[in-house]
Amino acid sequence: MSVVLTRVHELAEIKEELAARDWFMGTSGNLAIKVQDSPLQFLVTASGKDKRKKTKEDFLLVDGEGNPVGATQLKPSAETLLHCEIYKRSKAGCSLHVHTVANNVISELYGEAGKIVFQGQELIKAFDRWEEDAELQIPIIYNYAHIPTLASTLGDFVKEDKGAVLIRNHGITVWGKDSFEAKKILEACEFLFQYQLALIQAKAGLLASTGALNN
Ligand SMILES: CSCCC(=O)C(=O)COP(=O)(O)O
Ligand SMILES: [Zn+2]
Repeated sequence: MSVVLTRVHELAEIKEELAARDWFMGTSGNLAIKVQDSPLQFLVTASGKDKRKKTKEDFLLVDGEGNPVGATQLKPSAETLLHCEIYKRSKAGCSLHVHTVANNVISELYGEAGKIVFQGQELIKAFDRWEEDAELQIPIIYNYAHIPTLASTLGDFVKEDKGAVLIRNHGITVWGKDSFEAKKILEACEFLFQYQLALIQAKAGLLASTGALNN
């Protein structure tokens, strides 16, 4: 099997798993997987499609500038430049972008601070951080409508071969050395976001009930 076909199957599998989680609401989200370096070529999801649907036209091959390689009717994801930035600045082999309610709410709650910090959470180990007091910082960037600006802003935070960046009131982009690692990081981030929201809610509930008891 050709490398392209192998990667198509790999990305299709990830797409199916993320669809099962309902992480592609309203046609949102885009996925990419590297096929080769020098010259850079990667597969990316076609723009504007319902990514929950499995079709023969889900992915297309693009170059380092995000332009289609070869003739195609398909349009690369509107956010292809973000994936370009990741592959240019790291050795990542796969990058994933999804919009979820949890990642959007977290990005808004912590948007002014420009980051959310986690410590003392087991799932930080998904980032290969094994120290007991490991601190995980996830940057939160402004959601520029101008995609080249959004891409270069994200690029400033691509400092390792795996990572995650939240785009305020938009979604999360993660990357890893391969599809397994990128998905692991995405799932770990979403777990941490859901945990943080549940914790805030539980604390508010506790405060309200103790307040009621004192009155
Ligand atoms: C309706 S979602 C708005 C665009 C977006 O943020 C996204 O993730 C999907 O865009 P694409 O061009 O990759 O379909
Ligand atoms: Zn998006």
